Amino acid sequence: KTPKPSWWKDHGIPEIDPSTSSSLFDIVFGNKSMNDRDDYTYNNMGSNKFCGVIESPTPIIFLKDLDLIKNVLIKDFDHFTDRRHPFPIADKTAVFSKNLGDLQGDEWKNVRQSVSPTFTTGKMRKMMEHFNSVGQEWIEMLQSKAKESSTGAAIIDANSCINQYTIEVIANAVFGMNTGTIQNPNSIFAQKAARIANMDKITDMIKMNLSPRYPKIFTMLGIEMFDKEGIQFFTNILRQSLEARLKGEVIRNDFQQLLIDARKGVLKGIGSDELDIFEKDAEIKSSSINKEKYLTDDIIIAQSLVFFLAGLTGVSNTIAFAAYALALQPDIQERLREEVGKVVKEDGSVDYDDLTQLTYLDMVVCEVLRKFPGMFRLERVCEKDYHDTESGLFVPKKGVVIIPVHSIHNDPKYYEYPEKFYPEHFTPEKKAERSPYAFQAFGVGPRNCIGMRFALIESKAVIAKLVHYFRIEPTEKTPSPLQGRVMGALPFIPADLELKLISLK
Ligand code: HEM
Repeated sequence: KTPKPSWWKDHGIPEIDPSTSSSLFDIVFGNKSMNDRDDYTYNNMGSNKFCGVIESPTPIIFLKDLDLIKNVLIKDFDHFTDRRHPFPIADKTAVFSKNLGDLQGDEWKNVRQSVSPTFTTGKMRKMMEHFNSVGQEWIEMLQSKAKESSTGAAIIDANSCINQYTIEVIANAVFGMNTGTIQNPNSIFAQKAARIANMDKITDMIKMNLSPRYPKIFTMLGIEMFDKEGIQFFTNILRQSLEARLKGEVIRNDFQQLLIDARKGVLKGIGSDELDIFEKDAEIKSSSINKEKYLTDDIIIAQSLVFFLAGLTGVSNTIAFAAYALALQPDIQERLREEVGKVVKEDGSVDYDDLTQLTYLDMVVCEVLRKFPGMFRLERVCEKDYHDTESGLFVPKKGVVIIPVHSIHNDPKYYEYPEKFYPEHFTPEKKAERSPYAFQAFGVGPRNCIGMRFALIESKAVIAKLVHYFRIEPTEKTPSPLQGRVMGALPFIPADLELKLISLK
């Protein structure tokens, strides 16, 4: 039952009603987005550190103050370990329902701690092999395309073209497989992956907007977010591959192998010098839990599947938005080209250490992720009644807390030109001055994005190669100024985004 509009006020908590800015109908059918509502709430709550909002049928606490956000996401994390289920998985016996994003409570904690050592810097350094070899094949395919065209330029559909790279990288990195997708964008593997990753139908929009609110209805009706047949296809491949590895028939440099090694307990955990600022604050430590017990075959397959899906959508979007932004701002592209020219080798490869030293590349990628973060809002569910005496915040057990990432990333208090694509927001000096909690593209705290290091290095490697080998330009059809689409809490590039690539080598 939906609480009445004054529910929060009646509980002594300041309340904003964002439905005056956009109706649920507008949001569900894509005329407006959750960002419009969140911005309305954020801008109308004045100096309040938090306020109450009703998102039928749930009363929600909306946080604005960065210190309070830090408390919820890190200091008092034990109250806020879970999210609502992000995507409906109607069949709770399905292997995929055991993925980290969906697991809750102690089960999540044990699996997360067991899986974390697969993402150390050392492991990411080894993954460079895939980014370099697949990246080079992709660049050569684009060069041939440009050569064959009468204008000497390749016109690409950004979504499908970048997916060719990310599908092949993630197939190598998770499944240990070459799928031939770069040469044949219509390979069976690519078709099945695209059916899962492409979420551009009106039904996807409705599912994304309504499923967090009405999970029981979705479960009752058996509605799933992802294409069931596709998920089954990849589950079967992963199971066969796991069996072969357990028999000792195959050993590969990929996540499935790392997860098997993690189960055996032979992986070194993340060293304290590798922890990022949020992890340091959270003091995440590898514990001596029984990994054998938690990393069962099904759990390994479910994590491989979620790494595969996250590797497809999140990374593709980041690379595509970067290419799009660079096409619209040739001055930024030129400066980046100059910087990457110093580290791309004759054979097109890039070293992990060189890549992580490139300051301007980092500024560009951070700015892409400020404007188009992994999720426009984060959420946590409160596991036990929570009181913050300093701010007066009270969240009851099972209460939902929202962190409005889009509004924070567009607050002029933190970013001087929020509307612009402006990498200068991320100079090392500005980064050092600003609260790190004003940038939440990968989430924050122990429940942040486990694949952050992988995603950043994969995106940087291919963006560096792209500007080294091509000048990226808009076509007549490329929308300007820079814009995206919002589905639920996720950003996507404009449908059918077209870009022109002019060979430089
Ligand atoms: C640029 C690409 C990516 C972005 C921007 C991104 C962003 C995010 C965000 C915002 C969250 C939620 C964090 C929170 O609630 O605090 C998340 C969760 C997650 N991400 Fe990513 N992600 C990306 C790529 C990846 C990749 C490549 C992988 C795996 C290889 C991955 C695996 C996951 C998993 C498993 C979770 C759930 C973690 C948990 O609940 O413990 N992501 N990601």
